[in-house]
Amino acid sequence: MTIRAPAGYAAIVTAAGRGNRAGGGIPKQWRELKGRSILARALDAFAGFERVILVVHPDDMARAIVDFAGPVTIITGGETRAASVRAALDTLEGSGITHVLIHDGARPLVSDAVIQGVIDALQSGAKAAAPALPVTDALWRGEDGHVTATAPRDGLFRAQTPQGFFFTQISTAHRLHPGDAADDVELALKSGIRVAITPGSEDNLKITWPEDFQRAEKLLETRMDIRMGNGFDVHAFGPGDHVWLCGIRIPHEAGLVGHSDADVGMHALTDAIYGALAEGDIGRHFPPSDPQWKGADSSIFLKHAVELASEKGFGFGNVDVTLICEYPKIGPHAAAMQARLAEITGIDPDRISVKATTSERLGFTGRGEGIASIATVALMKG
Ligand SMILES: Nc1ccn([C@@H]2O[C@H](COP(=O)(O)OP(=O)(O)OP(=O)(O)O)[C@@H](O)[C@H]2O)c(=O)n1
Ligand SMILES: C[C@](O)(CO)[C@H](O)COP(=O)(O)O
Repeated sequence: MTIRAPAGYAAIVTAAGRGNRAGGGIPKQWRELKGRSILARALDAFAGFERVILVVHPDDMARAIVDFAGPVTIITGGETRAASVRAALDTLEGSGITHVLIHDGARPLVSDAVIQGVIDALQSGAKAAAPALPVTDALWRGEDGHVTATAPRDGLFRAQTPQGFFFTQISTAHRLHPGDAADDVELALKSGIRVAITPGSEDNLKITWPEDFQRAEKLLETRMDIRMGNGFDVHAFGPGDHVWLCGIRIPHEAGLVGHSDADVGMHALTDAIYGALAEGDIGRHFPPSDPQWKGADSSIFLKHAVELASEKGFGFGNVDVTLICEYPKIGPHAAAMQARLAEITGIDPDRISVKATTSERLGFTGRGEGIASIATVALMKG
């Protein structure tokens, strides 16, 4: 579930670093964990915020616009993390934003609970709040590969993000202390702002070193969100000389009757996706009473359902569509239908199945009165 932040809350996601310690060619935030970029995963967590400012390196601007234009404001950052945050705060100046949560784009596994903890602390009167974990290991000083001293760990915490502030206070703190800082809490403290510590999480790791990618992927495996949906649709035969099935025009002795192009396969698939998302059905999104959908190409409906799934952070495991009719024969067209559905949805063809069955001449499909279709989809997030 995505957090719905209170009105007046903005999120800043910093992604203008070069990821030198992580190595590996492209900067770490653009690399993928199980098919979704680290940065996209970090941004997903803040989809329920009124404003989201994404700070990227000038060299990454084109890539950012392709991946994220629309829901987020994309700006270029500075030489240091603090300079990047400052640029984002400047962008929000005069926008009416009252609170801001500042998050590392390199922390892709931040949970709703961690974010909610920061929001709750601010809503309950804290001037600033940030997640952290108490240090549990013993601390040493070392030199030349040897321990030179021990250090007390009492009262020590490992800082995480998002770090939350009143907008005007953190903005002023950044202006008064223009140098670099490890994080925004450091600048808040310099300005005398009291910062509440909220619960952090071991999963909220910052991808820093090469081995962190594998660690994050392992964690993702344990938090996969899988949704199933089914869809069923029927259209009766009527006058005409062709039918549309899964986006393919098939010559036939009759047409299918419907408000749109009556593509019964695509309708079942679209409803399966809405079902998996608990988003009702086609009728809710495209009311049959609305004349603009008369004769409409059903790919409009399918594309909408796919976009909705993507907005909610879901990818497709697989889709399976079954057409039930005596005629027309589907077998000769099944491969074209699979290819067309892949083209419309952007799903790999090997994750799309289109098959058919007769009903052994029983019932309305058996009597040749119409065509029915059943579809199943599996959506995955994680
Ligand atoms: N000039 C900078 C430097 C860092 N960051 C962002 O701040 C976060 C935390 O920084 P860090 O993990 O240190 O990232 P890098 O600076 O990219 O890493 P490295 O020091 O290994 O190059 C990252 O999301 C990073 O992209 C930023 O927006 N602008
Ligand atoms: C902001 C931060 O992630 C909090 O833990 C951290 O300070 C960034 O540190 P780095 O030195 O840039 O890796």
